Amino acid sequence: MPSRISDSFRAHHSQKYFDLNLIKELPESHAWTSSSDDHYASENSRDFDSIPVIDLDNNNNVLEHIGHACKKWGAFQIINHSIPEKLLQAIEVAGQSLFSLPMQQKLKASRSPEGVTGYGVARISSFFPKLMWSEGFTIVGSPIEHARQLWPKDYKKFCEIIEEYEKEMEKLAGRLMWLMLGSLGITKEDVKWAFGPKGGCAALQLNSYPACPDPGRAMGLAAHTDSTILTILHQNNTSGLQVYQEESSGWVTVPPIQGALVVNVGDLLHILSNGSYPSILHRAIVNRTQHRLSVAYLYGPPSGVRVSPLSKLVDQKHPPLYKAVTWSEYLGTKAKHFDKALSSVRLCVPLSGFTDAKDHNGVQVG
Ligand SMILES: C=C1C[C@]23C[C@@]1(O)CC[C@H]2[C@@]12CCC[C@@](C)(C(=O)O1)[C@H]2[C@@H]3C(=O)O
Ligand SMILES: O=C(O)CCC(=O)C(=O)O
Ligand SMILES: [Fe+2]
Repeated sequence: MPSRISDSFRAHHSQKYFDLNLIKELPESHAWTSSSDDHYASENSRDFDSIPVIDLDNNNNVLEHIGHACKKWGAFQIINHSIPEKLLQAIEVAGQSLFSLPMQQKLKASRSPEGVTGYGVARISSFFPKLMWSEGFTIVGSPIEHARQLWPKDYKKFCEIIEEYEKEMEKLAGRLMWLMLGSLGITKEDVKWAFGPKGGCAALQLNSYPACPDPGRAMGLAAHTDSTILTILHQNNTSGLQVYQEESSGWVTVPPIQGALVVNVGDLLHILSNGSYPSILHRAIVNRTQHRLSVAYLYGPPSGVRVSPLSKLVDQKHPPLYKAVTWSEYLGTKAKHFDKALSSVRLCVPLSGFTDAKDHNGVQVG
């Protein structure tokens, strides 16, 4: 079993790189149909309703709002989160400057077949027959090695912005974790591992979605859940993120709101909450005219710490539904089983009475 997040995701097959910015007609390799993805054909975006927007400065019932958002949607947007607007703009500029480099330059910082960090296609690509209309760059800790390959003489500014962003996001992610757990009645005394010397682990994922000649048949990033406790996503002013709403079996657009950040419930919070807060299935679609950029801060527990359903949420009527796993073990499971990863760490299928834990493999518990 891998021991660090950097050991966990291995490429399944070698990859031919397309420069999506130059392609004028959608190649067959990128043309999705309903059989390319089970969720592709689901009823399309209902834009009259979307995930809640929560003001972190407004102490009035904030825990209640967060609890409701996590249960009903598995995602919400936050405003007044204390990340300076200037930093959000700076990370967008940093992402733009990376993705607008010539392809042969970006390939110098390619993610290796055994690695996690660097430039490449979505790593979940190997689970789909078609390629996605996106490119990504993954950072864990300092980006200096890859930044030097991209800009041999001029890498410092990029590194400074990334490190500042990671520092601010770590604080916000810790605060959000306690708010989300707090809404379940969990206090800091109940989660000893969170106070280790190293704090949580994290990865930063920059995603680029070039304008697409045939957006109706393309897919930016296929439907997935994140293997995190929570993810904080910044999207530029172009929409594309959609979340799957179980209740109405449809995709719901998450509209970009200037200065707001999107928070997703990940699989490890699903496990910690014993299924009370199901991880959110989401995807990114593309459009004909605008380039889209997103930055995901993927936050998990400290390395080596096993997470399992919190004992306060477990009793005779609510037995633990999931095995204890470290983040890197779970990432290894995800790399192997993808959307069946949660069910593969399920402990038992209860005889009756549990209707709230979904495993994203089409089976509702109960
Ligand atoms: C820590 C991680 C989560 C992630 C795999 C990774 O090692 C680094 C990239 C992450 C990401 C971002 C895009 C969607 C996703 C499913 C993927 O393929 O790479 C997630 C992974 C995850 O949450 O499982
Ligand atoms: O680009 C987006 O809106 C989604 C990105 C995402 O889901 C991810 O990086 O995990
Ligand atoms: Fe995601």
